[in-house]
Amino acid sequence: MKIAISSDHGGNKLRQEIIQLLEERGVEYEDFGPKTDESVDYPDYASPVSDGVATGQFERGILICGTGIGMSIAANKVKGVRCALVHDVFSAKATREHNDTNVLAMGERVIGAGLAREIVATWLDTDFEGGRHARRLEKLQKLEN
Ligand SMILES: O=C(CO)[C@H](O)[C@H](O)[C@H](O)COP(=O)(O)O
Repeated sequence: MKIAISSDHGGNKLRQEIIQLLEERGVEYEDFGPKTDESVDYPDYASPVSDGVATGQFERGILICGTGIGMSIAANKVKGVRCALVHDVFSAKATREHNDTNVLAMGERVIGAGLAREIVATWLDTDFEGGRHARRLEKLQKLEN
């Protein structure tokens, strides 16, 4: 699985933690920055990750800002992206099983690194359940078109 990851300045530290987790787990990834702590605009950094997932260059994406809200709004504007803003392990599992989310957003100002690592690990390890949920995804796709 190849992951695209980015943040804004509000998510820089947590992004480094999550990159460390990906490395520990041997997950292939591409880091879209930012490279400094200078203030940046989250849509600029959500864009390469969301586009990369939507075009199939990456299987999944991870986006981090202060709250995760701006990143999740931006990602969900890209056709083909199903992004969930997640701050608990239960939702991380459920959003893979039920929504087949391909992008995960989190807020560095909301949760600590330990919980964020658990969320990412759960989200990466959980499969989509299909069945009735597939029917609902088809309806989501219709909303996009
Ligand atoms: O988009 C957000 C809020 O929904 C993110 O948390 C941003 O990181 C935040 O808005 C950045 O705020 P700052 O005051 O410019 O650091």
